[in-house]
Amino acid sequence: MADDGMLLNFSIPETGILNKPKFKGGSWRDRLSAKKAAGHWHAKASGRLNGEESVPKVSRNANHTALGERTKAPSPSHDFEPQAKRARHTGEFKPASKPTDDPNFRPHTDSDVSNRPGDKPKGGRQIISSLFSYNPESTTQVISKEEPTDDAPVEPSNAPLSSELDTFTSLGLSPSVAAHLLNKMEIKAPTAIQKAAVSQLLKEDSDAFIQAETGSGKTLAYLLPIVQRLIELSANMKKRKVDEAVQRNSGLFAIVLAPTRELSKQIATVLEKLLGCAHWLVAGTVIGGEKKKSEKARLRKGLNILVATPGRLADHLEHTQALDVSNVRWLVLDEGDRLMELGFEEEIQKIVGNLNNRMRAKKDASSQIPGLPEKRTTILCSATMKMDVERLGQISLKDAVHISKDPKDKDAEMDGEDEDHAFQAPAQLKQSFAVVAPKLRLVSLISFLKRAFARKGSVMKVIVFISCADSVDFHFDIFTNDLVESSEETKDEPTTEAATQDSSNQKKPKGSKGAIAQADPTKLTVTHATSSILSPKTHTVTAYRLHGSLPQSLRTSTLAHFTKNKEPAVLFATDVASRGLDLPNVDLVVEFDPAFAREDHLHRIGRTARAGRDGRACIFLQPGCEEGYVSILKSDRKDGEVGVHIARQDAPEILKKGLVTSGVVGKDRNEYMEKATDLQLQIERWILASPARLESARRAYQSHVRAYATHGAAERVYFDIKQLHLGHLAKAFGLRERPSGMKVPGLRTGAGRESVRRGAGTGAKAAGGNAAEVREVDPSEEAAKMRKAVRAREKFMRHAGMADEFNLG
Ligand SMILES: Nc1ncnc2c1ncn2[C@@H]1O[C@H](COP(=O)(O)OP(=O)(O)OP(=O)(O)O)[C@@H](O)[C@H]1O
Repeated sequence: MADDGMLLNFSIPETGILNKPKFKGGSWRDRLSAKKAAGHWHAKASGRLNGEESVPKVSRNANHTALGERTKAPSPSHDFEPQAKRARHTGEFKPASKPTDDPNFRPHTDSDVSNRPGDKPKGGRQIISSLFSYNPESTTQVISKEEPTDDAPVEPSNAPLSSELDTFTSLGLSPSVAAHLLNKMEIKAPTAIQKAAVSQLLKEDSDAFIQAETGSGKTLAYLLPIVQRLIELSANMKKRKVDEAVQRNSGLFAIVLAPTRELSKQIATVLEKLLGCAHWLVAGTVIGGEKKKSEKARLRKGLNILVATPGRLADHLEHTQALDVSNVRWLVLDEGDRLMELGFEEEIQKIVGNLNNRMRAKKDASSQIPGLPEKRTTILCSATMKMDVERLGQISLKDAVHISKDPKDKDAEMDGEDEDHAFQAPAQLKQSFAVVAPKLRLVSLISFLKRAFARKGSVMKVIVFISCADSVDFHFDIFTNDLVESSEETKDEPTTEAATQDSSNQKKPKGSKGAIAQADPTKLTVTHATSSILSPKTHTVTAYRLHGSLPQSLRTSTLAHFTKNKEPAVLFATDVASRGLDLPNVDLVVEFDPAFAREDHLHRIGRTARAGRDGRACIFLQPGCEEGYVSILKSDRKDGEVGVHIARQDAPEILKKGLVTSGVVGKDRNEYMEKATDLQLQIERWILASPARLESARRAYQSHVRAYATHGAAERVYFDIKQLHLGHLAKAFGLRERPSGMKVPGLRTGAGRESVRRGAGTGAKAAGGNAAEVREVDPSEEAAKMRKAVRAREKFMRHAGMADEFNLG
């Protein structure tokens, strides 16, 4: 891990810890040796402050240094020993040639801040480094202003078709359904995937694999033909006078399986709206999160279409006698790749086997409903045609037709060409990337969002994707608390350690109202609050949080609130919000932490630019190897690298635009630096003022590092944990501690560390400690690496409560 620059970066208060400490207790010998040691380090550190350079033995890794230090008997001077060490300048991490990009800038030192009440050293080990010194340099060229921008209008790729010939009736839907779509759902014309899927599924009873980009209307693409066929079945029954029409107790004809409860609910809502044109058809859900008894009662009453999560359906098939699936003729597996990723293979196998058996038994009993198709049609929807989706296809599909909006995509896919890259971002989606050094991440995010919400109406809804639940909570708290008020309120607390955990007496932030309460890291029940930091004078911005550790009911109500909110709002979320969710008016997606894999990234940015609407997405990348990820962003577009312009922003530009009121840099070229530094110090003080906040920041930081280590094998070249600057990154969580003191995940100590080292046979490298250490012992074989990454990710997801976000009822 590149820790080198961090060691140069520590600034030392002129008062306080450099004053010779008094020694009490122990024998006189102990006191004498402690005093000598302190004197030695005091002289060393003071020398450095006076311009003397001391270059002791270099450690490549701060954690390594720290591990070594920990084995020594603690001395009073121990706290600032690492400051005397110098960084080695390696090719991987280059400290900036100047401490700042502005020659006139005087970075804030401790003397600037040590007189502030919240800055009292609490618990000893504090590092207050300047935001703008020793940041790594960008490795890619900054695109000059003259280069073409992507402002030219682009034809949306997922919009409804505009030709007068492309109508729902021309696809075979009845006029009443088409009229209902137009009048009640404001849907005038089909999208390209709806055109392809509806005509195919109405024409033939063959299985189908539907693949299309995000926001292209896949839900209606499979629901419309099913509902149309059931309307026809009903008409047929009426004609034959078998029954009045199809009723809720006529039988269960279709099942839609989705990987998450949120998605299932969303599909059920669309279905409910659609069934307004065939009110005698009844749909329902079994997705867990409520008592099985009520689900059973619903099944007993009878449903014609069921939306379910695989775990819960498999359970009911085993234990609920009232659930008769012998008439099921349509089975939809939505988000097939996600169903497999979440390990539903076994459940799906059970469900398919059960449906086959019951259908066969019913055929033998010759009690068929007239007009009901002979065979069952299974429809698999997936963004990608990866190995695991192929496996799902083997389990569930027979002679499937591949439906995609563009026949060329289909051919490429069938030929096995570049199968992952067949999944692309909507053409009209404007993408950009922000190159931001780790220390500047938090202030840059605040600044970026402030700018986005500055003008009322310019941006209504934003989703910020963050890698893990702890980090979502941390950022939600930062954005929903009045940092100045809260930190000053608690300034008289004796020390961080001595303060109590109770933060319930915190004041409400300015502008918070009604049910919107102030966020409190200890209270997960609060999932939305006014963001005073983002709210300009003219309007209020509400911040939301969403992740898998929140109770289901809270997740549902949070999403509903965010959806209904007509005012500007920002949602901080894990990938729980990345798949399939159709949240209206999201005009900006920020990937603050890059996704674990390209597909996840495409699903995330696909929350905007839906159904032909405009949308913007910005990803935060750190200078260095992460910048290589831009090539992946370019592959999001059909035309690939050629001619694709992905706009770039750099931290100074973001900070100027967001923090300097006018957005224009006038006489004072350093204004943005000072504002950013003040903001950072405010955050640090606010965190230090409460043990609960400090704990939350540490947890967020540690989970973030853990999550970072689980990037997919294909992308580890960009997101290499060994290159991650742990010390600088800690600053983005408002922490003033050394990473080694925080027990960074993967940092093994004692026997554990030794055994890993021996096993690795990599000696000194493995001794570098931290998460990278685990990686040193990876077998070189790529497949083994991938399995390991998958396991690590699963473990992480369990740890972060993310597995829980997927129904599994
Ligand atoms: N023909 C249409 N005309 C206009 N809007 C439509 C049309 N079909 C669907 N929509 C709207 O487009 C949005 C996206 O639809 P849907 O959620 O089905 O997309 P999707 O392809 O499943 O996306 P994802 O891959 O992200 O799950 C919804 O708000 C839906 O109401």
